Amino acid sequence: MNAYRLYLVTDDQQDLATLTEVVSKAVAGGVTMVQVREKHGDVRAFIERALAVKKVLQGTGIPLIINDRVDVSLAVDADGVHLGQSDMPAKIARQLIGPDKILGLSIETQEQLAAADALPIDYIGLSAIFATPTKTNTKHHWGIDGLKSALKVTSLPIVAIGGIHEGNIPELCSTGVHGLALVSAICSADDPKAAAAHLLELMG
Ligand SMILES: Cc1ncc(COP(=O)(O)OP(=O)(O)O)c(N)n1
Ligand SMILES: Cc1nc(C(=O)O)sc1CCOP(=O)(O)O
Ligand SMILES: [Mg+2]
Repeated sequence: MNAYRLYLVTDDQQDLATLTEVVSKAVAGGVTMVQVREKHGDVRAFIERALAVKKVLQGTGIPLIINDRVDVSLAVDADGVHLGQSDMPAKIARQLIGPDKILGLSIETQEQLAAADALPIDYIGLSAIFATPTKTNTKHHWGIDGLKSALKVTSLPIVAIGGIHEGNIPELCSTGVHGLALVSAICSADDPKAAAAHLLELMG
């Protein structure tokens, strides 16, 4: 199974009850990986929310990824961590989490892309494919053509992120991209289960 296929990134604006409800419904709809992303609270709140999501995922086989924080990933014994370019260097993170955990890295430039295959990472989050109101500090928008050329440069699996919705999924999937990561298309949907199932259907 390709765990990167439909990758849910949680919405840090949602309260704990909503967060667990959304993840539970998204799992029922077929998401294949879940990242807990917290950008505002303290580390205790991050751990509490990560543990709550871990409980929802228990027994599903769906990997739990923690955004930014290796310490939180270790604290909750998550399946992996997703690092940005200003987070802990990938080499150090790998030493801390061990060889069996999943390590993802955001790639924002051609230079970073060229260097990615030499890093001890499992996948690339190609940041950002399109502009999105969910994260407004993205540096570069790769677009479909940028995604196509990135897929030729690296042998690592690429997860596309940023501005992905039902309207652009067919074009994204036609590139052969390994996975799609989304926040609002699932977290802000009236019915996250139906939304996830519909997105998977569009992915073919
Ligand atoms: C799958 C995936 N790809 C990219 C990102 C973005 O990470 P980062 O650049 O560190 O930005 P923040 O999400 O931390 O604001 C991601 N989280 N997940
Ligand atoms: C968490 C995140 N990282 C991005 C990046 O480009 O690095 S874009 C993003 C948010 C994606 O939200 P939505 O699916 O609502 O567009
Ligand atoms: Mg980050």
